[in-house]
Amino acid sequence: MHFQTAPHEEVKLVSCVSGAIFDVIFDMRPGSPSYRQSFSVELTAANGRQLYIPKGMAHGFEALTDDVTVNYLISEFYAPGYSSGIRYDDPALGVEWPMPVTQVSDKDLGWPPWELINRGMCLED
Ligand SMILES: Cc1cn([C@H]2C[C@H](O)[C@@H](COP(=O)(O)OP(=O)(O)O[C@H]3O[C@@H](C)C(=O)[C@@H](O)[C@H]3O)O2)c(=O)[nH]c1=O
Repeated sequence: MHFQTAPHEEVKLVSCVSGAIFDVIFDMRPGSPSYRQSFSVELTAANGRQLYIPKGMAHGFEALTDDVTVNYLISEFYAPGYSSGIRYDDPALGVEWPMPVTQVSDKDLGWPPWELINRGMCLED
């Protein structure tokens, strides 16, 4: 589950132009009514749905078919030093991935737990 930290947070508009994905966002915005909640939606080439992702969300997806192509519009330039993430199976996310997770990159297995990230981002919590 990826995000860029301040001052390089990104708005994203995501669609799946071939195949199908289970797309997930997690709200990391203190004060938001959906703070610490996840939302998921199936994006497929056939349903043509797009997900608008505001700043302050972590985002990730699971491919549900072979030969998936995901399209992003992103509001900011890539800022490698400000890339961060949360492990897909972090209990704080509460995400039930619909298919067995068979491949995750080493980078994505190495993200810290949400609670540690949260303490750094939100000192008053
Ligand atoms: C995201 C990105 C990566 N890169 C480079 C860095 C690295 O060498 C290679 C792969 O990067 P990543 O491992 O971050 O790629 P990836 O895992 O596909 O990252 C993406 O994941 C999904 C869930 C998102 O929400 C996206 O915003 C983005 O974070 O591409 C760019 O040059 N520009 C970019 O905008």
